[in-house]
Amino acid sequence: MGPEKDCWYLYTLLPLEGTVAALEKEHREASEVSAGCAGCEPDQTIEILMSDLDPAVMNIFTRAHSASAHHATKESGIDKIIPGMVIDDYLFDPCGYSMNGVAKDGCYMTIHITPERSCSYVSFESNVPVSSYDEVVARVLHAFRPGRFVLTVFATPDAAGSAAPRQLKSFSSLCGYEQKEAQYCRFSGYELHYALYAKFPS
Ligand SMILES: C[S@@+](CC[C@H](N)C(=O)[O-])C[C@H]1O[C@@H](n2cnc3c(N)ncnc32)[C@H](O)[C@@H]1O
Repeated sequence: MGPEKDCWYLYTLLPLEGTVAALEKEHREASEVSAGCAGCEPDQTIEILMSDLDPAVMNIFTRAHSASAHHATKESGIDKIIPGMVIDDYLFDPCGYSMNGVAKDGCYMTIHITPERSCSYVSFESNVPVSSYDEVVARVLHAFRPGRFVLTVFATPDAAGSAAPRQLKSFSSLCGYEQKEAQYCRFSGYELHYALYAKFPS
């Protein structure tokens, strides 16, 4: 989905044997979306894939600046994005950062940071069961200040955030960013929204 430079690939798995039967099952499940997805757990996932990041923020994720992964987690505000998570973080040498966070209810957040200026990149992913992603998105953008980002949201019809893909679809701008591209699809009991945002010219 999306233009070539910022495209995002979705891979779905079909059972190996009987592609016709598998495709028919896929179509049946897709048509069950409006009536709910029998036998499926509520499920939702947000991904924010950021590039052209603020060099001052990226500097936090270097050993020259931060004495430990814990310091980088605190200084960047990563610990405040979804409060209450138990965080396992790692600061690479000389730079780079990865973290996984788990909450008591089992939901997760994971962030991976490539701070090198020539190819700066941060990925954020979580299945936190919120009804609106506005606050999470705002906190992530505030922490990392990307020049551009791809946002994807998956949700089943019975998930707390089932309206989130459509809410995001209707945004024309987000925290000082302009929506450059948006796509939406339904498949296998999920709704999926893809959008590409870039900073408004200053
Ligand atoms: C945090 S890792 C994650 C990469 C992964 N492809 C991702 O984004 O999910 C990438 C960053 O860690 C740095 N790094 C340092 N040592 C590394 C190592 N042994 N393995 C992987 N990345 C390392 C890289 O230079 C880069 O800045």
